[in-house]
Amino acid sequence: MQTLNSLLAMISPLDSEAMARAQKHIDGLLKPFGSLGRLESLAVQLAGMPGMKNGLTTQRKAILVMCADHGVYAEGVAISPQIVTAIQAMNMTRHNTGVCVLGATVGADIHVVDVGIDSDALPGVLDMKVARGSGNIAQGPAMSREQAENLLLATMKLTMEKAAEGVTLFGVGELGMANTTPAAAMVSVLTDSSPDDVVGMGANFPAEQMNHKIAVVRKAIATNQPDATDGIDVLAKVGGFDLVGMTGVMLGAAAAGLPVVLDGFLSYASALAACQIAPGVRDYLIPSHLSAEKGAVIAMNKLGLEPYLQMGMRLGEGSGAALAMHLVDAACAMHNEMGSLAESNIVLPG
Ligand SMILES: Cc1cc2ncn([C@H]3O[C@H](COP(=O)(O)O)[C@@H](O)[C@H]3O)c2cc1C
Ligand SMILES: O=C(O)c1cccnc1
Repeated sequence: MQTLNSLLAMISPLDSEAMARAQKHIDGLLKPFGSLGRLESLAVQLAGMPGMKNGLTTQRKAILVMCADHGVYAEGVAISPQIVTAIQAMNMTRHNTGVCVLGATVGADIHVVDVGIDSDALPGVLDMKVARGSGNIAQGPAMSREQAENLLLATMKLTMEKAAEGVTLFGVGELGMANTTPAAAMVSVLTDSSPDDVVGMGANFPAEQMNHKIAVVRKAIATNQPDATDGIDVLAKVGGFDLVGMTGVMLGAAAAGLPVVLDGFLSYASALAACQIAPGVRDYLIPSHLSAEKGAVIAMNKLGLEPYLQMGMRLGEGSGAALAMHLVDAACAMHNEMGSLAESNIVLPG
């Protein structure tokens, strides 16, 4: 039987010999050494992944959008009506949302997953609903540890099934009104930072009410006392179903030996938890853009990742992952299609 631990044990380190070969190949391409900068290191990272051992490819891309509601919405920490989670999840099936439109530019399939929307099952949306919304973290845990573990396992399996069907590049996305509040709580705990430095405007929460949002995050942490050394505990106590789902996608992609492109602030919270649960996952993460949310830099620094893009974006849904997939395509094209110095009889010093 597949357990969470048995799947986590499948995450292997990158193949350093394959990476050295890729670097040598790139050094021999028709350009000055190192002149394609981080496109080169991205290609080398990809080359180290077991799922790329037969060649770098982004032939099939999938963005998994984890959708859920949050009990903490009741504390007045978001200005958008809560029903927008369900409405926007349905819009995803009509392909007119930000992530759908940007995903189409890079040929990514968008999979919309209901892991806890406060609604009946929605047509066209994959039903993995744990409950109709998580618990209010200002008053108690978001969910039980068992719920968190089961959802991590289910979303890991979903991701690995997609890999078995031929997906070679994953992206994470989320949708859930008020979810920047639990994400801020997670980032505060997992980076040992003050909520003052991490709580941000989310989807346009008014600056003059920010102290209230900060106080709710403080209360959530004080009430639940999450253990910062235990990523599952942090997810269960101050996270949410969408945030657990994104963590599961990251862990599942890594277990399948394949890259997974991060999105914005919510994905950073999930990535911090993923790295706490299985540190080896980090090698499979590809940062996309630097979210404009306040705690973004703190989270990225803790992850030790440098975003490729800085666009002032703060939409979520997987929109930033979709955009950065163009860079992964570019890195593969560079590696696979450029001519070599040797073919042109060019000898460079150094
Ligand atoms: C129409 C609409 C579409 C969205 N798509 C993503 N979000 C983003 O905003 C929400 C988080 O912000 P907060 O914590 O302030 O509620 C999440 O659903 C996130 O995905 C949206 C928000 C709205 C209003
Ligand atoms: O960084 C993000 O992706 C983000 C920020 C605010 C609200 N929704 C998403």
